[in-house]
Amino acid sequence: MKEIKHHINGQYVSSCSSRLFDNVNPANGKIISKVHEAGREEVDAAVKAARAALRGPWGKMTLDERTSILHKVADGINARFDEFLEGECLDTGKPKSMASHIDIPRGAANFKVFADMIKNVPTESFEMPTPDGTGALNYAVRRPKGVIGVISPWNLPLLLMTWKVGPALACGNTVVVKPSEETPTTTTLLGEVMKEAGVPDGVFNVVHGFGGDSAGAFLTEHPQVDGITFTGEIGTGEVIMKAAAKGIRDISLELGGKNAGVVFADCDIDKAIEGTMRSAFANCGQVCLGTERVYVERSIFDEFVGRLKEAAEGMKIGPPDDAEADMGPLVSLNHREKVLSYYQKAVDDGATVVTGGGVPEMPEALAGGAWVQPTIWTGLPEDSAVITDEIFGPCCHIRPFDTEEEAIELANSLPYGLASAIWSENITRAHRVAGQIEAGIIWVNSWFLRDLRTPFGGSKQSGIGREGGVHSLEFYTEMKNICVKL
Ligand SMILES: NC(=O)C1=CN([C@@H]2O[C@H](COP(=O)(O)OP(=O)(O)OC[C@H]3O[C@@H](n4cnc5c(N)ncnc54)[C@H](O)[C@@H]3O)[C@@H](O)[C@H]2O)C=CC1
Ligand SMILES: O=C(O)/C=C/C=C(\O)C(=O)O
Repeated sequence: MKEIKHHINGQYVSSCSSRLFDNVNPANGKIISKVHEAGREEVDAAVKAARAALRGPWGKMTLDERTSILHKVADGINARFDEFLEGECLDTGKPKSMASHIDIPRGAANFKVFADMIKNVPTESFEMPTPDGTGALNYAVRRPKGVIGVISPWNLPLLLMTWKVGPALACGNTVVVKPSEETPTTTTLLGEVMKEAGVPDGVFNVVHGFGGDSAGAFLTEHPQVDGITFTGEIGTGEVIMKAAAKGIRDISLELGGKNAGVVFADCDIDKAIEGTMRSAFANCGQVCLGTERVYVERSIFDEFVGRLKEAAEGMKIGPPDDAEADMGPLVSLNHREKVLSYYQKAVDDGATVVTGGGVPEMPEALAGGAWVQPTIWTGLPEDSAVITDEIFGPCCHIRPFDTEEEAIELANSLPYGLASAIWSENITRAHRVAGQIEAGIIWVNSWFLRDLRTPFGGSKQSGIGREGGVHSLEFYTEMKNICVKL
């Protein structure tokens, strides 16, 4: 059986404790590999290696040298595209057709974009008068923050981990990454690519394990970690925030939400159906930007519900290698339990189940997988937990509205504010509504259309800080002002 080890100071190392956990293929329930679980000792070794590497060749490189290595990392991911694809799809069960268009290319792009960004972003300078008339010149420089702890989730493992590691390294930091216990493979493979690309030992370290009382907590509590970046559940974000308070360490949190889609009667309904389909069911609904609440103007409500039902029922559910598959399994049987508990809750709370609501029949070879049906409900009260909690499964609730004001009020009714999608051909209305919806990311007549230079993150309880473009640099660097008396 394949073993997945930590990557510390440029070497693959086992855990001292010899504690291993199973990495399970969610498409069939079979064990893919055994993963070494880090204790405090391995996490400490990784953090110390990262700290030492700040003062080694990495810290002395010119910007050109550093960024050209990051381009080689991107090229290295592309050169081993099929290995990354295989690893990602085995860990998550997602269709290869999806991962080959989104996950792996974005994994590579995340290095190139930030390598180019850091070379081109200016800093500020201010001339000032002084009483003696000679004046002074202020100018700002960026310096790496230091050792960055990266805690990444399982839904888009390579994409979201590199979304943090790319800018962290571009800015000259070193990292210790704790990938999700569900998806350890591609982060580990990246260690090889880093080495081949010429990233000095200790710059990119990987430790495996769980969250609380395991590698995740040991990393976030480590006093020599200078900043922590996390994507995942809100409750975990709160725990990490507390850990970061000790020693006043900086945090960047991209947390979940319960995103609203708002569909006006003047939309292009074909586009609205296609976009809502993707936003509710892509990646088996396991995207933090996904739409789980859909509000549709009453005059097109019945048509919209009927067409979304038809489209959902037309989706093919299948394993990664099935080129026709639109949707894979959930990430684990554990997660399926959570999702199914909401399917039950919806029925208990009086929902009309428009489609789905259970587990699909799968061929025997896949029967142990975490399969679940795409599900649509109507008729739930807005205070049902199905409407207020992030389910993170392939499901959405659709409710009619009568006025623009009502739609905005419904969209803003929860304490989360990550993303929203507005569907309307009246562009004045779309701008007006976009300006009033409380979310960090608003799409008009689209969903998951990503320009990596734009600010990305959530308002309210959906996060702290913004990633993307120059905004990532704000977290991964310390700005220093130098004031020179002339
Ligand atoms: N991208 C997103 O917004 C994601 C949201 N979620 C949400 O979270 C729910 C639960 O999924 P989980 O995998 O349990 O998410 P999670 O937030 O607990 O896990 C994400 C990462 O945090 C780590 N972690 C957990 N507890 C930690 C702690 N105390 N200290 C440091 N690291 C810790 C985990 O090991 C993993 O690497 C999902 O059902 C979904 O609603 C989950 C994954 C991604
Ligand atoms: O950076 C992106 O394009 C995608 C981000 C998606 C998430 O953050 C998520 O699903 O957690």
